[in-house]
Amino acid sequence: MEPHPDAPGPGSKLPQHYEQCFGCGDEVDAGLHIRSAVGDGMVVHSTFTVTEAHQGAPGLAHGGLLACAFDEALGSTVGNLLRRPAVTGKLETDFRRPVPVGSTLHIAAKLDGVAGRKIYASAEGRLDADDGPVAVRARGLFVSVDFTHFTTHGDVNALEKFRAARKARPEKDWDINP
Ligand SMILES: CCCCC/C=C\C/C=C\C/C=C\C/C=C\CCCC(=O)SCCNC(=O)CCNC(=O)[C@H](O)C(C)(C)COP(=O)(O)OP(=O)(O)OC[C@H]1O[C@@H](n2cnc3c(N)ncnc32)[C@H](O)[C@@H]1OP(=O)(O)O
Repeated sequence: MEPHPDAPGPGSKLPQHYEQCFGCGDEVDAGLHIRSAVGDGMVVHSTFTVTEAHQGAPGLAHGGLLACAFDEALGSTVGNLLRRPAVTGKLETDFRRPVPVGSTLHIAAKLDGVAGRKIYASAEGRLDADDGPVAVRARGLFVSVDFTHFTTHGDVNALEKFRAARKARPEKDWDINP
């Protein structure tokens, strides 16, 4: 499997995909503020720093928010390397170690395969370093959708702004044409 010919190359930092996204958006104060960059092959590296806004038990990250971090990291891998819209159909997480407030999860996500509209991806999150202990593993099944998925089910006015903002970016974007 190869990245799309127009996919950003290894080392490229990936911009937030939507400023109000809970996973990566700058406008969501208590969001996860995940940052991602393209790795080699079909890999995207992301980091998520756990703050007090992300707790489940005192001083520890909430499992659902960790799952959210992996949804974002895997979704970013699918969207940026294949350059086609897709939504999460299934997300499985293995929580192997507690993730304390103040720690940074280093997530390496990779595309595993494509079968028709189904896209398989998996990821590992390590504590505080790319070679730190594994805290979380995840696997996702994404399903390719038309952009009409978002216009039919989402907020059309917000989508129009989203489309205009992406069009204004210097890099070549997908053809987002509702
Ligand atoms: C969010 C992006 C906005 C716009 C994008 C633009 C730019 C973005 C750029 C880069 C992206 C960067 C980052 C993205 C980061 C994060 C992304 C977060 C993503 C999400 O967080 S997104 C929200 C949660 N997500 C949903 O809100 C989905 C709700 N859901 C549905 O909308 C439908 O359910 C749908 C469309 C999934 C399928 O519906 P459908 O009718 O179109 O198709 P159908 O059911 O036939 O499924 C087709 C084939 O997938 C298999 N399949 C489906 N689901 C399965 C499952 N769960 N398990 C096993 N197999 C499954 C079937 O078995 C069949 O397989 P087969 O072909 O072999 O028969």
